[in-house]
Amino acid sequence: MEVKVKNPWHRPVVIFLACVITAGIIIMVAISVVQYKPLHQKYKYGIVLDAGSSHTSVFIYEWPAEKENNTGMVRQKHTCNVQGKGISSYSDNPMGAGTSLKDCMEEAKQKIPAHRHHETPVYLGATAGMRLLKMENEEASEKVLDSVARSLKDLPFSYQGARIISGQEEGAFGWITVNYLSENLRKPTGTLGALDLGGASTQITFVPQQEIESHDNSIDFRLYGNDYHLYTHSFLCYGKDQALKLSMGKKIESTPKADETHPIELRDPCFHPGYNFTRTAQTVFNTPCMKKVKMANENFFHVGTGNWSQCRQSIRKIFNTSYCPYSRCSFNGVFQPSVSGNFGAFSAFFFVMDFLKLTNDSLDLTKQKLATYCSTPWKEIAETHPHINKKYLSEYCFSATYILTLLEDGYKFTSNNWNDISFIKKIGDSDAGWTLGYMLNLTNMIPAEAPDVPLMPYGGYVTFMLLFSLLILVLLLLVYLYFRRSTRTAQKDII
Ligand SMILES: O=P(O)(O)OP(=O)(O)OP(=O)(O)OC[C@H]1O[C@@H](n2cnc3c(O)ncnc32)[C@H](O)[C@@H]1O
Ligand SMILES: [Ca+2]
Repeated sequence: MEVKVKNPWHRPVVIFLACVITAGIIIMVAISVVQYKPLHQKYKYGIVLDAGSSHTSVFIYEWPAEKENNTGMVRQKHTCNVQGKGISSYSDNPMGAGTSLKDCMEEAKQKIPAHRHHETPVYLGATAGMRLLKMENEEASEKVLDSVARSLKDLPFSYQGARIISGQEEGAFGWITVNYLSENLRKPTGTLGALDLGGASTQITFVPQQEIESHDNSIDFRLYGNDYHLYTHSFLCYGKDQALKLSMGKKIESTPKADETHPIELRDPCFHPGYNFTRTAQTVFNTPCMKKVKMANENFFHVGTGNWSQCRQSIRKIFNTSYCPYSRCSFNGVFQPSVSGNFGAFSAFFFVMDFLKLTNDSLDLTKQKLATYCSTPWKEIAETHPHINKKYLSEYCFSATYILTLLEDGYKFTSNNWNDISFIKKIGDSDAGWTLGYMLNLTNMIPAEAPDVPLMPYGGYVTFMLLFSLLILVLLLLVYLYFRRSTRTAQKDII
C-alpha cells in the first residue's frame, strides 16, 4: 500500500509569500518612480531691461522650476527691442522714457503665462548713456529713471528696481553670462574672458595670470564652490558712438579754418571716398566726454577720404598711452594685466566684424581686408547694401578700425593671440551680454557652493530599480524551485 506524506501548508505558503513580495516590489518601484520623476515640467520666468545708450532691449528668461541652481538651465525665451533711442535721449521729455517701454512689456505679458506674472521679477539696468546723463544733468537722469520705474510698477510683474549699474557690474555680469552659458563655471576647464562694446562704453573682463595692482579693477566671486578673481575695466566714452565723437572732435580741433565765412571741411580717412555730409559741430561736441568748444553751433562738411592707415593713426590719438602709474597699462593710465585665455567679444564687436565678414581671419588679413573696404567708394558701398541703415553703413570703416585699434593698441592683443578672440552674438539660444548674469546674481541662482546632486540621474535610477527588482524575483524563483525539488526528493525517499 502507498503511503503519501504531504505537508499541506508548504506550497500555498511559498506561493503566497512570492505574490506578496512581488506585489511589494512592484509597488515600491512604482512609488519611487513617481516620487522621483519631475511631474509636469514647470517653468519660472524673469525679465531684464537693458537700457543701453543707443537703445533698450527687453529680455525674458525661463528656467525649469525644479532646477534653479543648476548651471546652463536658464535660457532666453524672448527679446524685444524698444522702438526709438535709449532712455538717456529722453532727458527733455522724461515721461516719454516710461511710455517707450509699453509695447515690449505688453509682449512680455503675452509671452509669460498669466499665473506666473505676479512672481516674475522685472529689473531695469541702465548703462553708459545714463551714466553720462547723470554726469551732465543729475536731475534729468533721476526723472528718466522715475519715469521708467513708474511704467514698470504698473505691470502685473514683481518690480525689483530700475537703476544705473556701474561699469564694474556691467563687465562682471557679462563675464558671468558667457561663462554660465558655456557651462564653464562647474568645470575645471578655464573660463572665457568677456569683451563688450556698447555705444558709450566698453568693458574688458577676464581671469588674469598676474596680480591685480589696482583695487578698482578687481572683483571676486565664489560660484558653485570655485573662487574667481577677475580683472575688469569699463571705459566710459569708449563705446563706438562716443569714440567716433572723440575722434572727430580731435580732427575738428586740428583742422584749420580757411576763412571766417566758409565752414570747416573735415577730411576724414575713416569714411569712404565720395562720402560727404554736412553736420553741426553740436552733434560731435554734445557729450560730457569732451570739453565744450566754441564752434558748437557751426556747420562743417564731413568728407570721406577712405584711407585705413591714416584712419588708424587718427584713432590712436584718442588713447593716451603716455603715462602709466602701474607696471602695465592699457591706456589712459588704467592698469591691465596681459590678456590671457580665450575671449568672447560681443555687442558691437560682433555687429561690426560680422557685417564685414572679419570674424575668422588672422589679424594681418583682417587689416588688409579692412584697408580695401575703407578705400571702396561710398557710392559703391551704398549700392551694394541698399537696405542697410545708412548711418551704420557709413560708419563700418571707422567702427572696425576702432575695434582693431582698441584690441591691439589698447588691450594689447597681438597677431599671436588674435584668434583667441571669438566674435559672438549668442551662446545657444541666449544673447551674450550683462543682463543674464545680472538676473542670475539678483535671484541668487548661482549658489556659492555646488548644490548637492542626486547619486545617479533619473534614467539610471529607474533602470537600477528595475534590474534590482528583477534580480530579487529571479532569486525568489530559484529559492521556490529549490524548495519544490527538495520536497519532491523527500517525498520520493519516503515512497
Ligand atoms: O552699452 P552701452 O554703451 O550703454 O550701449 P548700448 O547697449 O546701447 O550698445 P549696443 O551694444 O546695443 O550697440 C553698440 C553699438 O552698436 C550699434 N549697432 C547696433 N546694431 C548694429 C548693427 O547691426 N551694425 C552696426 N552697429 C550696430 C549701436 O547703435 C551702438 O552704437
Ligand atoms: Ca550695452
